[in-house]
Amino acid sequence: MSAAVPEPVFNRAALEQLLGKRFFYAPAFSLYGGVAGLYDYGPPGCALQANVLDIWRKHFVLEEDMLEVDCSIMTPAEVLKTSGHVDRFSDWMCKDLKTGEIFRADHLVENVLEARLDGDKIARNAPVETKADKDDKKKKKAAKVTAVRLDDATAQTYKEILAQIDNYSGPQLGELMRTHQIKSPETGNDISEPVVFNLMFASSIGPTGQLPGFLRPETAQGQFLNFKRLLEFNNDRMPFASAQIGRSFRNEISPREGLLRVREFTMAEIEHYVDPCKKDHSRFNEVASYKLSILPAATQLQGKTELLNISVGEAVEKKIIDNQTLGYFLVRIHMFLSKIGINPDRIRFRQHMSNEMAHYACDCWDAEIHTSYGWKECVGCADRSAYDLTVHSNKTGEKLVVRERLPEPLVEEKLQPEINKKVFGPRFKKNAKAVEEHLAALDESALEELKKSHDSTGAFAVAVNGETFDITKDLVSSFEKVSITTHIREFTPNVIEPSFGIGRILYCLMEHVYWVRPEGEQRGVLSFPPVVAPTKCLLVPLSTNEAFIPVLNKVSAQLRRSGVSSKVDDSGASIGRRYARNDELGTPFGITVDFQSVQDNTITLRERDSTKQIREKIEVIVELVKEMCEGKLSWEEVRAKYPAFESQEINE
Ligand SMILES: Nc1ncnc2c1ncn2[C@@H]1O[C@H](COP(=O)(O)OP(=O)(O)OP(=O)(O)O)[C@@H](O)[C@H]1O
Repeated sequence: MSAAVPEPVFNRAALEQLLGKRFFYAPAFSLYGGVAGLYDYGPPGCALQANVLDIWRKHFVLEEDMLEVDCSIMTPAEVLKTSGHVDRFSDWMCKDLKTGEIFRADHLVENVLEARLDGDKIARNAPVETKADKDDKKKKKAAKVTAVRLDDATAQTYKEILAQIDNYSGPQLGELMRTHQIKSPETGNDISEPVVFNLMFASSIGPTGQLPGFLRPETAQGQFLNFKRLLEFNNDRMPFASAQIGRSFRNEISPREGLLRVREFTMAEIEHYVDPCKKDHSRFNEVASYKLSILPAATQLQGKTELLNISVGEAVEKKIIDNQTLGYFLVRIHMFLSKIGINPDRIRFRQHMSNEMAHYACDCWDAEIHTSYGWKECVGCADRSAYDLTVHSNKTGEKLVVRERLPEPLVEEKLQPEINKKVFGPRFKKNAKAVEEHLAALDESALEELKKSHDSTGAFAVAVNGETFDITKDLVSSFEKVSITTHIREFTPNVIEPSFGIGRILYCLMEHVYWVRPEGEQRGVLSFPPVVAPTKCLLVPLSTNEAFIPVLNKVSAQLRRSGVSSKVDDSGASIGRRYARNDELGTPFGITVDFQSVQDNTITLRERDSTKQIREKIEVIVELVKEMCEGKLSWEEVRAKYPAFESQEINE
């Protein structure tokens, strides 16, 4: 039996150093001291993002025939007032009462309780679960891990609070702080009551400053406001989806954890419009047997975090996941994340608890990815019901509905108030039309109520635009049952919204593909799948000998023609060192040009993870690299077909 190999401890500091050194990303404005939560991407970061977005477009927009839009970022305040963001897009903030240091209230409670549980484990000599968290000096500083033993009941209470930390309101968080003596971690000072803090960046549009606006906090609103045009563009066919990739802005209370919580970030969002009575999905059978690890709200409310591994078909059947469309998208999200290189075993779907749900959502599942910071939400998948279209329609008076011809006309018996127009108009003057429309829009049960009052007292009252109108028998003489035939069904669609934070996904990906080659100088490697790797191929001449230049140019040109990005490294460094540099950039393939290449038109191809090589004609190698970069062929398949070639000179 072989001895168990200890799992290498993930070294976040080393990864961050690598990402900074190779300029994947860096703090923005650092020459001026930098601003928390703002980052710039360098060349490999940009290329990686572009490749991930390209896959996103193919996986969602192309595969599902979505309608892509690119809407304005600057948004008039009125729009975001209507959508509810001005009043409710906020987090709870509290302050150290002496130093004025600011905390996000839920994060403070979470960090302090987690640190106490870690301290308890240390005191009991039990292993602390997340090694990386222990290594996180910032967190230690923020929440002081000290080895203090807790009694069992307290430890259990803390675990239960943490399992539903996202479910507390501000006053509840304040209560938790008092009950559990939560102080400012650095100073031990008292903390203020949590107050609400709106996360949007306010601005004003135009030189007068009279039109207030905000930088959008999500890309969704632009899509909703174009609903009518999009439906028409889609020839009035339902269901359909719009999609948008673009920047969003949130003035986060305390941005931390690098790219995971920033103040400006790229989102990729889908708004899938469905008939509220038909939330089935035509392609659900393709994914029904696909298994997901899920954490339902009910489990969290019991203070537990055990995952349920279940096929999406069964989860929908048991109503754990509300409907087929939501289930379908959860699977598609899982497939996308796996395709770009996220470890599928480190993805879970967590259902929101009722308090946690955004103001517009009626069911929501987050795709969370496991990182050294713990589980992090990277994709939110919410059922926004008819919320957004309804509020924008009410505000603007524009109908944002689908009109569907019924297969059979619908004949219904309906109550109808008999209005005496001759009296109605002169009595209510400018309000007459609004009152009449109000009566016409009432449903059957509301009309029944009015009829009861009319029958017994001879009058009834209605409230329209904040004013009450008494309607007496001279205005409405009676309520009669009439038969109404409808040919058209009109409804406001519901919206299922998968919403991706691209920066968070990129960071998780970089953690998942990072490892250190145990041999030699223990260099870092980023094992990006070829499809997403920033650069696909490194070209290295054996030396600076001029004889290699024509072959190099030929290979470069052929790779370019095949759409494969490549880079020549003709520095004087050893081949091994040049490859190591590119391992850090995640370049999956390396081509070496040597003296034999000059003679027989063959080159060697080295694969990054195995460091194994094959030798073949230039044309063959270029075609193989192209196919591997397109995800059509794997290195294992290539290796099975071509014998390995190990040259003395280019061994690393
Ligand atoms: N401050 C941020 N920095 C980076 N990405 C973010 C940030 N806020 C949200 N996102 C990304 O946008 C996606 C959709 O946004 P959503 O409004 O659902 O996030 P959220 O629930 O507000 O996130 P959180 O609870 O972490 O603040 C998230 O899944 C995440 O990937």
